[in-house]
Amino acid sequence: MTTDTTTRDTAPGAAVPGETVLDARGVTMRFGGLTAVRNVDLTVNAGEIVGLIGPNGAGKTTFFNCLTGLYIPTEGEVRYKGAVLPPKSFKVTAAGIARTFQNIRLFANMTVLENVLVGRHTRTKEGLWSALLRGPGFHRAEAASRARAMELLEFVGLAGKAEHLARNLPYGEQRKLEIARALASEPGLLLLDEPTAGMNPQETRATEELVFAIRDMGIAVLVIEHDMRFIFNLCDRVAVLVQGQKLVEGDSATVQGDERVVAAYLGEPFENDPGVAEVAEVEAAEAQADTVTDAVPGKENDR
Ligand SMILES: Nc1ncnc2c1ncn2[C@@H]1O[C@H](COP(=O)(O)OP(=O)(O)OP(=O)(O)O)[C@@H](O)[C@H]1O
Repeated sequence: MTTDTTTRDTAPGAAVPGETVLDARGVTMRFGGLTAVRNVDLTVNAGEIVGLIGPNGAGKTTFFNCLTGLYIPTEGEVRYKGAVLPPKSFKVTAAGIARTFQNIRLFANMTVLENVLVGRHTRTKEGLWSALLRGPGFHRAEAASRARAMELLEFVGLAGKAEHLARNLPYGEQRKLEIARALASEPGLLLLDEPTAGMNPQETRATEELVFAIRDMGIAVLVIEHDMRFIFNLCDRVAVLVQGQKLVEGDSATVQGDERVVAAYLGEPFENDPGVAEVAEVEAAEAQADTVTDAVPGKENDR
């Protein structure tokens, strides 16, 4: 089965050419004493595929979570098409940002088609009464939803498996199904968290084609990935996160040629190490905690 990513119409949620789709400013996310993301700015424009890379633990997924309402950033602001995002993930999806997850999150015991239909719930206008009464409006909406879901399954190459249980799909196809489900919410921006994790080279190549086809439908894409070949083939721009901070941003050639990026991936020290400030902050917090503990009789052995 091949992915039908040839000619595509513009997606319903497509952005206007030239429009800034995502504008994240000064995003910081702290978990107690740990600053996982520090003052990160990132924009994604209509028609762009932007990559977000960085070593393990750099803060990439945390940043995604801040963009999708899963986390409320400690500081900073995220705008989608000019409007500040609501602090709830379902509202963010309704606004036009869809995502996939690092670990596949399908409904394993539902069919492939049902999984995509679930992804359409933010676009279904029929209310509770209409659903309960199952009037003509409900049936029309349901038929339209199924037709769109089948179109999306065809787009990712899974139409022939619409009635299969999701759990019976091979791994690569489960990832495709996640993408189809995300597209079902008719986004203007799609966030992909490690879409090729666990894939063989052929599946990775097919995913590359799929992402280009999604971009060609007018949906901007922001992608986290550890496969550098995939990222540098695919992306118009790449941002590098190291220890929560954006180290470099530019086109593939600029990023690949940057010594600090090479050093960060090889684990060598580099100039203006973004971890220095954090280490100092943590040491200061620990010193303060020691002072407080030492001042409280009987607390010496609690640590
Ligand atoms: N909910 C949380 N509570 C506390 N710490 C967290 C939480 N989520 C992430 N972290 C920490 O924040 C840092 C960044 O983690 P994150 O998962 O965002 O990195 P990543 O770049 O996506 O890593 P990977 O490439 O391994 O997926 C890590 O030190 C992680 O342990």
